[in-house]
Amino acid sequence: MLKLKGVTMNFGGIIALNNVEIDVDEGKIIGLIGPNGAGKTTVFNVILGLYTPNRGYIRFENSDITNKKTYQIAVMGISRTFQNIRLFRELTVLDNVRIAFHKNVKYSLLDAILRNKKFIKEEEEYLKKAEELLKIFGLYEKRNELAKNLPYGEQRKLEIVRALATSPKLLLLDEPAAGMNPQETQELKNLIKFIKEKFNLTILLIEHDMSVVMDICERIYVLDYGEVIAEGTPVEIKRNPRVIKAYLGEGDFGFAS
Ligand SMILES: Nc1ncnc2c1ncn2[C@@H]1O[C@H](COP(=O)(O)OP(=O)(O)OP(=O)(O)O)[C@@H](O)[C@H]1O
Repeated sequence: MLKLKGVTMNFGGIIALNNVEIDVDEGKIIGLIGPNGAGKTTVFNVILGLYTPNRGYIRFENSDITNKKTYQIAVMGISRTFQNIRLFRELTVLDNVRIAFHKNVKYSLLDAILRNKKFIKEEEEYLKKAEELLKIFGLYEKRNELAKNLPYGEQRKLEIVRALATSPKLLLLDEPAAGMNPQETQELKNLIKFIKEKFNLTILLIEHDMSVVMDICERIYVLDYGEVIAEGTPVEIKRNPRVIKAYLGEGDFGFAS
């Protein structure tokens, strides 16, 4: 479904990605791990068209998306969440989701100004879909609260809801468990598996919490200094000497378990 081939990305003298090759098969949850500064977020940014790689190419389904713009890539069906939560903090939970739907609007500006039938019908549809998503994520009761007042774990969930509003085929999650307590993390694991099935998603996941990666990912890519140093199942990755070495000095990444 997604293929990165020979992707190299330089920032001035820094080689953030060096000849990166990643294959994401449809319907899978794939993990992307690596020590700090390894290049994980840069992988997301080249996929999403925020950066154009210096070398290599990226294919999504049957299209070359290497030089496509971010909005074109979104329309093709790739959506993301951010490492640093990006919500409209002063808006309600519900409005945060409704706004996310507006990337898909079919009515014209004139329809909106006139508030005609087409506009009202479409807005009603978005409201219904937004409410459905909030129910799935257990956030419906909080729909009228301001986003900034949600506990951290729920703000992260709301980010995922917003990313789903565009009906993506491929969802890129950037550290979804960051800042979550163990109970929230456990819920998140179940939720990611659930939405993958429910919405027919393929998921590429950056995560530092090894329990999340090892429990829900079917395959894992390990980046170190911008290079893919290993690829395999969770069990293979846990045992891989290069991976263990790369993580030495990085503190407790749960590899002992
Ligand atoms: N826009 C940029 N300009 C210059 N250097 C950058 C830029 N983006 C990333 N880098 C550099 O590229 C390297 C990879 O960074 P990246 O953020 O992709 O790592 P990461 O694996 O996501 O790290 P972390 O786990 O800390 O989020 C780092 O050396 C970083 O400083």
